[in-house]
Amino acid sequence: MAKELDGFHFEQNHGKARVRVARVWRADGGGGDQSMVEWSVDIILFSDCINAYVRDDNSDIVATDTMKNTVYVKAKECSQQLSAEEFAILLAKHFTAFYPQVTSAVVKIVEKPWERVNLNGQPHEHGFKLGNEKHTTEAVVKKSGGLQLTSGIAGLSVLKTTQSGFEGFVRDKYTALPETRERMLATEVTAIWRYTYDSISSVPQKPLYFNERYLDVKNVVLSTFFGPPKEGVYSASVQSTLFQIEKALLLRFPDISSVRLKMPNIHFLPVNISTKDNTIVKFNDDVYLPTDEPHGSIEATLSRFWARM
Ligand SMILES: O=c1[nH]c(=O)c2[nH]c(=O)[nH]c2[nH]1
Repeated sequence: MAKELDGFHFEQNHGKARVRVARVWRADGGGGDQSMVEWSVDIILFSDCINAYVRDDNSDIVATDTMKNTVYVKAKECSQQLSAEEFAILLAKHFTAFYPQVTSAVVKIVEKPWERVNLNGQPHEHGFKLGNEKHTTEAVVKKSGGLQLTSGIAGLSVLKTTQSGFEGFVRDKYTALPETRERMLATEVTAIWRYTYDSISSVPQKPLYFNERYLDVKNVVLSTFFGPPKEGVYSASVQSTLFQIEKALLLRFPDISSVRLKMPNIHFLPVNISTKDNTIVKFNDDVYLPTDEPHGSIEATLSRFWARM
């Protein structure tokens, strides 16, 4: 929240970060399928509480400890399983509706990737194991009911052993990289997409709608990155593959208005070892040195004309 203060411009907000909560939903009577989520919740409130900064008067402050408690109260009240997006909206709406001085609230959630275990092809009723990539979301809610909603995937590590190359780039006296049509391609995808829903009342009411969307988006990312199982699809650069993913997402999902992708180029370097007299290992698209750093950093946002991330 911004204000003129003693001839200066002042902006402030406060909140609670990394409130961890797990919620279990048990079928009636406790038998049968049980489901669970584990969330790390960040809350930021924009509220009129200037007096706390300038007059040692805390009477307008919603304590961050109260924000933390609210996460547990609201989790308790959710008797049906819901998506991280729905919980973020519900919490943010609560803070703006319940406190007169709160004008807007931001709630971010990172969901831990607990997945139901399959044993001998059978889904376990109450057994979960930790997967890899994470479902993230951020809801910004105004007192008026105005909404900005984004969701994301973090840490989706993917690699293909062929169907990737990099040619025709700038060559100058600093350039050593050979051109190639055969290399490994590895990245850790971070995707953030914005939904078109601009008010709380316009959000789809279908249960777990956003979980379904998350899985659909992940599917489009994977199928565009890899191509069909047998022949795959050639990637001329990380940039080209990144753009194809973003375009596929906007063409497929009308309720997504923009997509940001980060796709670091995680290099697998050809191994060649030789002495001045003989060759010990000669690279033949077979032995690579995996690396974490340095890595290429490639990032882009694609938006519909009327929407900006
Ligand atoms: O797909 C790539 N994009 C680049 O911008 C780049 N730069 C580089 O050295 N290798 C690659 N690969």
